[in-house]
Amino acid sequence: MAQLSYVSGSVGLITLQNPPVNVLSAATRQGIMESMKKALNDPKVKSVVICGQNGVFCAGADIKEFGPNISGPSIVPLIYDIEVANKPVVAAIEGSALGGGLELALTCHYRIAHSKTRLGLPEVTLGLLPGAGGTQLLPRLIGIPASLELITTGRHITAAEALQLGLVDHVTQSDTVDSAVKFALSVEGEPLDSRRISKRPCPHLPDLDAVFEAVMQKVRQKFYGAIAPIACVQAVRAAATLPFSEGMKREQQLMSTLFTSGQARALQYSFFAQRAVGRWSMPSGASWNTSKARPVHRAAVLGLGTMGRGITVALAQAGVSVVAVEIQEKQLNEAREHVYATLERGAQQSGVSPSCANITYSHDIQAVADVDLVIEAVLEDLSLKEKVFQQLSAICKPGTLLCSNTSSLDLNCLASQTKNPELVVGMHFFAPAHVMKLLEVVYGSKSSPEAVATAMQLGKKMGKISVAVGNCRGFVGNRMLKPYIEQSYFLLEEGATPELVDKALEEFGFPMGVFRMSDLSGLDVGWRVRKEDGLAEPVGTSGQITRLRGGRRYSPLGDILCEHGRFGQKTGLGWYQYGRPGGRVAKSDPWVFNLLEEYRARLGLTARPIDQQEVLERCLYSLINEGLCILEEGFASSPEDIDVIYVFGYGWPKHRGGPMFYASMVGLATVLERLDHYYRSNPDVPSLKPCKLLRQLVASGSPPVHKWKEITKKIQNRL
Ligand SMILES: C[C@H](O)[C@H](C)C(=O)SCCNC(=O)CCNC(=O)[C@H](O)C(C)(C)COP(=O)([O-])OP(=O)([O-])OC[C@H]1O[C@@H](n2cnc3c(N)ncnc32)[C@H](O)[C@@H]1OP(=O)([O-])[O-]
Repeated sequence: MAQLSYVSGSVGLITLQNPPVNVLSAATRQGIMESMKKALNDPKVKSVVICGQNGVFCAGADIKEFGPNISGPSIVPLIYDIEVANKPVVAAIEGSALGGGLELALTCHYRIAHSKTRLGLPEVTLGLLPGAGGTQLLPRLIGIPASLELITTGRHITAAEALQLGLVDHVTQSDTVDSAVKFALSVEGEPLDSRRISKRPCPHLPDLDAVFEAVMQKVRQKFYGAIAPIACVQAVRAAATLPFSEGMKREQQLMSTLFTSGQARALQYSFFAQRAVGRWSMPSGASWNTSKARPVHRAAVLGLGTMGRGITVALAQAGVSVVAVEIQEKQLNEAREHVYATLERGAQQSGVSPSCANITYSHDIQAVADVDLVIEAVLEDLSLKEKVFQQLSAICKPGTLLCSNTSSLDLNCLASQTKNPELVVGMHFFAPAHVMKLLEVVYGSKSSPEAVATAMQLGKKMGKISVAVGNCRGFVGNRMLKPYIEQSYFLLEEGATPELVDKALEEFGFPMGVFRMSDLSGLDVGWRVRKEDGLAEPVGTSGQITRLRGGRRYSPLGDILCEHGRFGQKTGLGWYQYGRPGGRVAKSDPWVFNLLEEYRARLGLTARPIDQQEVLERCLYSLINEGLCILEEGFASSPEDIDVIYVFGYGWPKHRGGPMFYASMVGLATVLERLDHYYRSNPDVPSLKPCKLLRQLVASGSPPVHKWKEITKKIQNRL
C-alpha cells in the first residue's frame, strides 16, 4: 500500500504504508506504481518525495512473498520508471533503507537521510544478491571497492558513512520528510540527466582483475561453501565491464540461480527463525505475550573468570549498571583490567564512549544485596554453585532474580537451595560472552514466566538472540553435542582419523571440525563432565580398557588423551599438536595415530575405510535425532529454537539453516533410513536409535519444518 498526497503546493508525497517496516509487497508495489503515475501526469506536481510510514523508509522486498509465483508488478520496471521520470524524485530516508528499499532510493534522483538511518544491501545474508539493479547502480555511485564490501557482507551502514561514500546527498537531524520536501522544491525544474545513476559510467579501476581476484578469494574463504557472495562479486564485475542494460541481464541471470537455491531457502528460514524464537513458550502454556518482564537497571555478576568477565562487558555495553564480584583479590584485579581493555577496544570500534563507569567491583558478596538480577558464573561445580545460591537467597533483596551461567548442571538443584525457586533461571552464555550472539535461557520446574520473560528481555537488551529452553542435562545445545562427539570417537575406533572427520565437517561448512573444536575449548572440560557422570574410569597402569558403560558403548579415547595431559591448545597437545601451550595452528600428530593403532590392536578392532558421507551421517544424524528427542520431550518448543541455537552457538553453517531444517532438506525418510541402518549394526549405541517423533514425522509424510510443532504436540499429548 502506498498513498499519494500533495504538500507545499507542488510536491507529490508518496508514503509507503506497509507496517511495520514497509516492505515492497505486491500491494505496496502496486501502490507506488499508481501513485507515481498520478504524480507524473498531474501538471500541478513539479516534484515528488517518497517516504515510509512510521519512520521507516523500506526494508526491501517482502521475503514472505518469495517463491515460484510472485504476484503484482515486477520491482525492476517499477523503480526504473522513477529514474526516467521528468520531475525530480527525492527519497526521504528514515529508520531503514535495506535491499530493494535502498535500490528504490537509488533510482530516485536525490536521497535525504535522517542521521539515525541504517542503509545497506543485505540480500547476501538471505542467500541472494541485490536483484533490482543494486549491483549495477551502487558501483556507479560509490565506486567498485566500497560496493564490493557492502554487497558481499550485507553490512548496514550509518547515514554518516553513507554521506561520506556519496550514497546520500544530505543528512538531517530534523524531520526528514520536511527536509526532503524543502529540497525537492529547491531542485524543481533542474536538469535530471546527471542524477540518473544508470546513465553514469562505472568509475574506472586500474587494477580491475587483481581487485576482483582478491575479493573473490576472500569471499570464498570467509563465507566457505556459500554461493551468494560469489554471485555478488560476479554481478558487480558486470557493472565494471558491461553497459548498464547488459549488466542488468547478468544480474538477473545470477539472481535466478540463487533465488531457488537450497542455501537461499535455508538463510531465509534462519531470518524468520531468529524472530520466531523471541515468541517463546513454556510447557505450562505461559508465553512471551502473557508474561511481563521486570525492568533490570542494576545487575550483578558473581565470579569473574573468562565467562564472568565477558558477561560483565556485555551488560555494561547494554547500558546496565553492573556490580562485578570476585572473592579472590588477584582474580578481581585481573578481571578489572581485562574488562576495561575490552570495553576500550569496543568503544574504539563502535565510536561510542566506553561504558566503564557502569561497573563497580567488589570482593564481597554482600555487594549484590540490592541489585535486580544476579548472574552467577563461578566454577562449574554443583556443590560450589549450591552454596552460592544459598548465600544469594539470604543476601539479596526480595524479588531479585537469581540466574546461573551453568552450561550443564541441573537448575532445579540450584533453585532448591533458595527461598524462592520461582526466581531462578539459567542464562547460559557462550564464550566469548560479549561476542557470541546466543543465549540459552533455561527454565526449571519452578521458574516463573516473569523470571523467563525478564531474562529473555535482558538478553535482547544485551544484543543476544535468546532462546527459552527446558532444564534437561546439557539443556539443548550441549545435549545434542554429546552424540555428535560420541560418534566422532567411535569413528576413530573403526578406522577414521581426526583429520578425516574434521575435513568432512569443515567441508560441510563448520568453521572447525569436532576435534579441532574440542582442542580449542579444552578436552579437560568434557573429561570433568564425563567423570561427574561416572563414565570416565582411569585406564592407568592396569591397561584394562572397557568400552561399555551401563550396557552402552563408550569410547575412552578422550579420557586417555586427558590422562596423558593432552588438553588441547591450552597444553599445546590434544588431538593435534600446536607446537606450544596456547598455540593455535593445528598440525597432525603421529602420537595420536600410534595411539589409535595400539588402541585398536589391544581391543581387537580392525580399521576399515570410512568416507566423508558416513562421517556426516553418523555425526549429524545422531545430533539431529537428539534434537528431535528434545522436541518430543518438550525441552524446546519448536525446531526453530534448535536451529537458532546451533547456528548462533555451535557454528552450524548458516547457509544450511540448522540441524532441523537440514534434516527436512535431506529428507526425514533418508535420515530415518540411515539411522536405522547404523543402529542395526550398533545396537549398543542408543543415540542412533531413531526417536518416536522422527518416525511419526516420516509417517505423516515428512511435512516442512514449520508444521512439526503440531505433530510434536500430538505425540506429547499421547506421552
Ligand atoms: C529485490 C531486492 O534486491 C531483494 C530481493 C530484497 O530486497 S531482499 C530483502 C532485503 N531486506 C532485508 O534483508 C531486511 C530484513 N529486515 C531487517 O533486517 C530488519 O527487519 C529491520 C528492517 C532492520 C528491522 O529490524 P527490527 O529488529 O526493528 O524488526 P524485525 O523484528 O526484524 O522486523 C519486524 C517484522 O518485519 C518483518 N520483516 C522485516 N523485514 C522483512 C522483509 N524484508 N520481508 C518480510 N518481512 C520482513 C520481520 O519478520 C518482523 O516480523 P514479525 O516477526 O514481527 O512477524
